[in-house]
Amino acid sequence: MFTVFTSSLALLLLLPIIVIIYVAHTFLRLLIRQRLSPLRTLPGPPSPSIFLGNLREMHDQENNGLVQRWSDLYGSTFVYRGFLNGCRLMTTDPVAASYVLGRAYDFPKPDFVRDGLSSMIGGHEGILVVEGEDHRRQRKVLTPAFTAAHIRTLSPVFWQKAAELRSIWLNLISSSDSGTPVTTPPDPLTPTKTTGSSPPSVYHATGGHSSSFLPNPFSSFVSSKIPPTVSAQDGARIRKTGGARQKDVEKDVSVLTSSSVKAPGPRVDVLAWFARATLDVIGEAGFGYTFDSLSGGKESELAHAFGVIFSTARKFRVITILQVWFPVLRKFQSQPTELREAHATMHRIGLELIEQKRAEVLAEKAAAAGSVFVVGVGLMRMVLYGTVVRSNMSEDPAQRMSTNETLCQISTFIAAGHETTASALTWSLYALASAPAVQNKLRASLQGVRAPSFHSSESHHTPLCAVDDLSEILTHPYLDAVVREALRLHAPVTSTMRVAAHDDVIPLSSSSSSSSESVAGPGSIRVNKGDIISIPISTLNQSTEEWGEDGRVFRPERWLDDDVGEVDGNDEGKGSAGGSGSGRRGLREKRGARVQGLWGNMLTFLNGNPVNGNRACIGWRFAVNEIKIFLYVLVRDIEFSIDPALVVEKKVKCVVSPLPTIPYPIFHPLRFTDNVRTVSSVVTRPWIKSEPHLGNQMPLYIRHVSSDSDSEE
Ligand code: HEM
Repeated sequence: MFTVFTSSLALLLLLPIIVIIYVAHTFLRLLIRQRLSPLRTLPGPPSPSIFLGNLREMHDQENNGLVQRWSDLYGSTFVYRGFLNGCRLMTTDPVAASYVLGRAYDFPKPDFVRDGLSSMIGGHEGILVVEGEDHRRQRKVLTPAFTAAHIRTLSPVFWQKAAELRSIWLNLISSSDSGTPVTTPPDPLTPTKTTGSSPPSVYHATGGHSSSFLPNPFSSFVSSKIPPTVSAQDGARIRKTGGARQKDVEKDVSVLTSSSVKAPGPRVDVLAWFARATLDVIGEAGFGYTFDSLSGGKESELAHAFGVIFSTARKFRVITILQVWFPVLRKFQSQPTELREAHATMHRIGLELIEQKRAEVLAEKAAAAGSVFVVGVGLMRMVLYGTVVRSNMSEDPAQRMSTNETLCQISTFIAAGHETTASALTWSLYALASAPAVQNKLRASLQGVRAPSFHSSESHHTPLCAVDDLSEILTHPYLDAVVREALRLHAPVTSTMRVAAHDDVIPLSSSSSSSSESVAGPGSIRVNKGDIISIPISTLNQSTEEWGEDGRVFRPERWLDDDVGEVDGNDEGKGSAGGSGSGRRGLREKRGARVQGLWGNMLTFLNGNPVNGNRACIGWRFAVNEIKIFLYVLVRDIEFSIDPALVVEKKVKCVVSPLPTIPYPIFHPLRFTDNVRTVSSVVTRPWIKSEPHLGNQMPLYIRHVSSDSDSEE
């Protein structure tokens, strides 16, 4: 008894000493690292805080052009400061970026980034999170589900959901024309608990305060607490009664009042609608699961669980920063009960899906001894799901994924596959609404494309169309140019981060303006194991050095300028980096040539190298085809315009090319409507500076323009 007491006492006395030694050791390690870091001699911005370095100011970087300014001041490769002023490398040098991204296993994702992603996905075993050999195996297993041929078979699902959204919007237009109050179905992605009359959180809308240093890929759902459709009058009323915070904002953004301008049609939050549509698409196309979130008809348990997960934003807490250096603290991270329940629901439904598919695969095997797939749209569209479950059943260790891995892939693909495309579609419409001449030109040329023919299907409300009928849309040159340009200028994932797995020397382009001589000789940067490297995708995508003076201007024609190559709507995959630099050859030589991207010399989908680790977006064909079909279906019949009340009156300095050949007004897309702001935590979403209480949104006016498509369906 006495011995137990004394040993417990000894432990109690020892514990604080152990903690002090652990903390002191970590701090010492950090200080020594900094002292020895080869990065410390690189130029970079001054650090405003000893504890947080530049991290806090970086949280509004999308809106304040911080990285661009730093790059102008300190060259394309510089350091900024993290925790306790630790050096972090930032590079907009295309050669350095290609080197780091092309060696994914030498430059993995930092642990704290992986932790953030896995807490959203509900596990550490999905392809977005795993590293090394596990990643190589998973990527090999999953790649066949993303071939051009397989993705093409999904086109009817994209069409079906796009047509459903088009009908909803046309109904809204006719209801608004006839003066009928517009009603919207409840948003199944917004957890019921957080809806209701309480004012929505403005957490994400406050830009600089939405400071989660861990990625939160799903936070767009946090603030979609109001119905996605608000009338112009409502908008004006909300603006007038938005409370103290709102008034403060209005002081520095002078907006026109809506009442002084006749609205061309109803105002819809396209972001909220696209979030629903793309969730439905990935459910149906990936897993044969019906979320029904567009129609809002059936309450989907899984959609609700995702809503809870998405809405559990990881706010900035000191502990988040500390966890990077004191990994032991991660063990003490508690999850809210609601989040735990949501993960449990995801887990249970995932298991049910696996069991169901297993039974189908076994039945299939029995029926068609060895045949890969029973032909038919129903099963073909579940090729991803089939691939995942088949791998779970495989005897071959190189092909096998455990049940936990399988579950993680399901949530990974649902998450990665819809937030990104919802953001891309939203920004595409915003770009088109901001450039009416481009929108008209696109519409006119799409109206010339033969619409697909349809056949009815017992299992779907909307008739299905034949896959081949959609080929013309997927290879349409101007649509292709618009999508490329929108994805270049408004990359949904604006930056990425890597950590050096060992000491290395990163090459720089010959024209690099960084004074790296003191580090590893001219044209290269030395990094130590553990050094963090940030790659600002958007800054590279918009670089005037890479794209010319009008690099920040939405000008789809740039993709047609040197029209010497074929339009590669579907069959990329050639070249280095798993399809690098596909696109128009002449253009590639002229602009953006040094950036090795997976698609069209931009880093929107990143790049990778199958030998040294390919972490480029596996779903890029899925995304591009989905975006093209949605734009075709929507833009042909609906005109999109920006609420003039959102257009800023503030004069902004635009750096634009005085090219006389551009037939539409040039604008600076990030500053043109200073009132339209972005917030990014992995995926970038818009919010309106004068309407912070409405959270993430992209309000656009919609108007029906006649075409022959009504009669075709
Ligand atoms: C416009 C839409 C999309 C964009 C801009 C996009 C962008 C990206 C980017 C930048 C990455 C790399 C992240 C990093 O390593 O830091 C990535 C990875 C990934 N994406 Fe996408 N994505 C899109 C759509 C999709 C779709 C539709 C799917 C699935 C159906 C998907 C599935 C994935 C997966 C699984 C990964 C991880 C790949 C790996 O680590 O091997 N993405 N995506």
